[in-house]
Amino acid sequence: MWRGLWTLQARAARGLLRLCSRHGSGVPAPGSGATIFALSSGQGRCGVAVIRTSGPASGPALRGLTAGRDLPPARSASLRLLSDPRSGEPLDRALVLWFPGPQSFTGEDCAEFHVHGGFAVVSGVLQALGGVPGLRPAEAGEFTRRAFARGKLSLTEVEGLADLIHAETEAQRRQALRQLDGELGRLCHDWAETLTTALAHVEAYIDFSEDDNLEEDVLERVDSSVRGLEAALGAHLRDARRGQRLRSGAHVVVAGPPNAGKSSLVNLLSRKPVSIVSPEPGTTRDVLETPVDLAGFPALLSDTAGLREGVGPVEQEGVRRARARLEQADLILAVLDASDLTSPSSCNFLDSVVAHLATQSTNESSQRLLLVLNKLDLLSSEGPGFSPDLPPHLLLSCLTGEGLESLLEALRKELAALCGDPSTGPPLLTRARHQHHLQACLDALGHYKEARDLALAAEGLRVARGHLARLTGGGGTEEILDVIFRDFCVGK
Ligand SMILES: Nc1nc2c(ncn2[C@@H]2O[C@H](COP(=O)(O)OP(=O)(O)OP(=O)(O)O)[C@@H](O)[C@H]2O)c(=O)[nH]1
Ligand SMILES: [K+]
Ligand SMILES: [Mg+2]
Repeated sequence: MWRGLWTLQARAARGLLRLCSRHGSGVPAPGSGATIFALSSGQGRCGVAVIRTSGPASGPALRGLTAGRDLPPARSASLRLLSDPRSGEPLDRALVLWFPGPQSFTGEDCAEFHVHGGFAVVSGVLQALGGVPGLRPAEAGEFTRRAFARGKLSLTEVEGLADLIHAETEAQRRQALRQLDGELGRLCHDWAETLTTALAHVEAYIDFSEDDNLEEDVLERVDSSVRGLEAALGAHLRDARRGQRLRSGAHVVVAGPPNAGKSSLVNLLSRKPVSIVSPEPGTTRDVLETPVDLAGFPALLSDTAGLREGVGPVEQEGVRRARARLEQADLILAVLDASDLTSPSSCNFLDSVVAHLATQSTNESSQRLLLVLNKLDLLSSEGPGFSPDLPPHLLLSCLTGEGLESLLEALRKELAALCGDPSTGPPLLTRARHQHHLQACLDALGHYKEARDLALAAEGLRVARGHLARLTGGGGTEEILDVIFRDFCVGK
C-alpha cells in the first residue's frame, strides 16, 4: 500500500514542480550574454529621461560613466556626475540606480540613469554607453524578453505588460494590470495542478492496480476533478469574447432614419468633427468609423447612412452598407428625432430594427440596443406626445447637451456587460491565443472521457495539461514569443 501511494505522491510532486516553476520557455533570449542599453522613457524633450542597461557589463558601465566611483548602494538613488569615459567630457548630473541581479526586472545586473531629458544629454549618454566594451543597443522588447527567459515573468504577464504599455482607456489599463499581476497565469497553474494530480493517479492505477494496493475510488476521484475542471474552463470560454472586446474595442453602431441626428451624436461622443452634419436628409453615405473612449471603455464607433427606401443609387448603396454594419454591431445606438416619431421613416425603423431587438432576450451572443430620442429641445414643455408603446428609451439633445450624462451612464453599463468589468469580474481571456488553448484543453478532456483504455485516457490528460502550460509559456513555443515581443517598444 505505502509503496503505491508514495510513488503516486512523488510523481504528483515532480509534475507540480515542473509546472509551477515560472521559467518561461527555458530558452535563453537571443543574444543574451551581451549587455544591452536603451532609452526607456518616451522620445522627445522632457523633464527627466530614463536610460537603462541589462547584462553583466552593467556594473562596469555604471562605474565607467561615474568616473570610476564605487557602485552606489543597491536599489537606491544616488546623485552622480556623468561623463564620457573615453573623452572625460562631463555629460550631466544625474540620479543613478544599481540593481544587482537576480533582484532586478530582467534578473540580470541592471543600471538606470535618470538624466535631464534634453536631446543632447540623452544622445551623449547613449553614445558614451555605446563606447563601453560589451554594450550594445537593445532591440524592441529585449528587456522583457530577458525577464521572461529568466523566469521573472510568465507569458501571460508579458502580454499584460504589452497591453499596459498600449492601454488607452481606464478599463484596458485595469485589465492589463490584472493580467500583469499574473491572475490569469495563477488560474492556469491551479488548473494544471489539478491535471497533474489526476494524471499521476491514472498512471499509478495503470502501474499498481494489480498489486491491489491502491485505494478503490482513485479513478472516480479523477473523473470528478475532470468534471469540475470542464465546468470552470467552459465558464471562462463563455466569457472569452468579452476580454477580446476589452482589448480591441466593442463595435458600437449608430443607426436610424435620415436626419435623426446620428452624425451629430457621433461627433458629440467622439468630441471631434468625424462626420458632416447638415439639415439635408441623406448627408452620410459611407460608414464612418472612429475609435473612442466611451465612459472608460474602448469602442469602435460607426456612423451610418439614414435608413430609408426609394432613393437614388448612391444613397441606396449607403443604406446597404449601413445594414451590413448593423449586423456586426455589439451595441446599436438607435437614434430617432423625438419631434418626428410618426414619420414613415421613423415608424419603419422602429418596426424593422428596434422592435425586433428590443424584444430579444439578452444572452451573451445577442446584440444589445439603446434607443435614443434626440432633439429633446424641440419638444414642448409638456414632454413628448408620442405613442405609449415605445420601448425603453433615453431623451437627448445633441444641440444643448441635455441628457448626455444619462446616455454615458447607460453606455457604461452596456459596455461593462459587453467587455466584462475588469475591476470586479474574473480574469478575462484577452487574446485569441488564450481562447485557443483553453478550448483545446477542454477538447482533450473530452478525449479523456471517451477513451476506452487507461493509456489513452492518460494521454488525453497529458495533452490537456500541455495546452495550459503553453498558455502561460511553459511550452517553449518560439514563434508566439516573436509575435508577442514584437508588440513592445525599444527600452521595454
Ligand atoms: N434642434 C436640434 N437639432 C439637431 C439636434 N441634433 C441634430 N440636429 C440637427 O439635425 C440635422 C441633421 O443632423 P445630422 O447629424 O446630420 O443627422 P443624421 O442623422 O446624421 O442625418 P443623415 O446622415 O442625413 O441621415 C442638422 O441640421 C442638425 O444640426 C438636436 O438635438 N436638436
Ligand atoms: K443630415
Ligand atoms: Mg449623418
